Amino acid sequence: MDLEKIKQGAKLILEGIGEDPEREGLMDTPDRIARMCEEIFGGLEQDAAEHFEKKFHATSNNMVLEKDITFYSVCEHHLLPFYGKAHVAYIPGDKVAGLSKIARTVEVFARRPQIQENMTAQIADALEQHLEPKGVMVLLEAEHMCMTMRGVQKPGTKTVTTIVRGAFAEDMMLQQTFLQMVNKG
Ligand SMILES: Nc1nc2c(ncn2[C@@H]2O[C@H](COP(=O)(O)OP(=O)(O)OP(=O)(O)O)[C@@H](O)[C@H]2O)c(=O)[nH]1
Ligand SMILES: [Zn+2]
Repeated sequence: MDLEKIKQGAKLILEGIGEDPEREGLMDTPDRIARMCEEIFGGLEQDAAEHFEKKFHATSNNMVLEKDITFYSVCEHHLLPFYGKAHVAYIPGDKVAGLSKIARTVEVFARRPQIQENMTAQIADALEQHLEPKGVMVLLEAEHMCMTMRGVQKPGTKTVTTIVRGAFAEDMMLQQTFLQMVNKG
């Protein structure tokens, strides 16, 4: 990441809004913003593959569900946060991943400029590619700050996105079970 460029950009925005970037309270802000970008856009420098190097042999083919994974992302249209919960399920093939790796995969795709639909699909793609499961289902529910603190100004509105792949696409009962397990059915 080019931290110098981020600092210059942050300073320009402050000047653009008519602020004095040299005043005491703002003096260190471009530097803070650069360090913050390293954190909130850190997923750009990660590949989900690195979280699937270690896998375990599956002893059952029952659904594995990680639910209520809190995530914070940034909408690519306004660079304002959207945040909420991810629920990720898969039906194992031969292998299962360490449980934390599902949440780490969510982080890889949350920590970049995003739209919620693409983030949902990218999580499903990564699981399909690296775990070769029999099926994957991902549901994200999030509140978008660009719809609350500006624009249409509708606080409390939740955007829900889903992706179903493999067995979940073929079997409505499986989808229903997933939805019941995440209390959406
Ligand atoms: N599909 C989708 N849209 C998003 C997401 N995050 C923000 N948006 C929307 O992106 C759209 C951008 O619309 P534009 O008309 O180009 O921008 P705008 O004039 O700032 O839009 P308003 O928010 O309606 O004021 C808005 O409708 C946002 O609500 C997302 O994750 N997925
Ligand atoms: Zn937005």
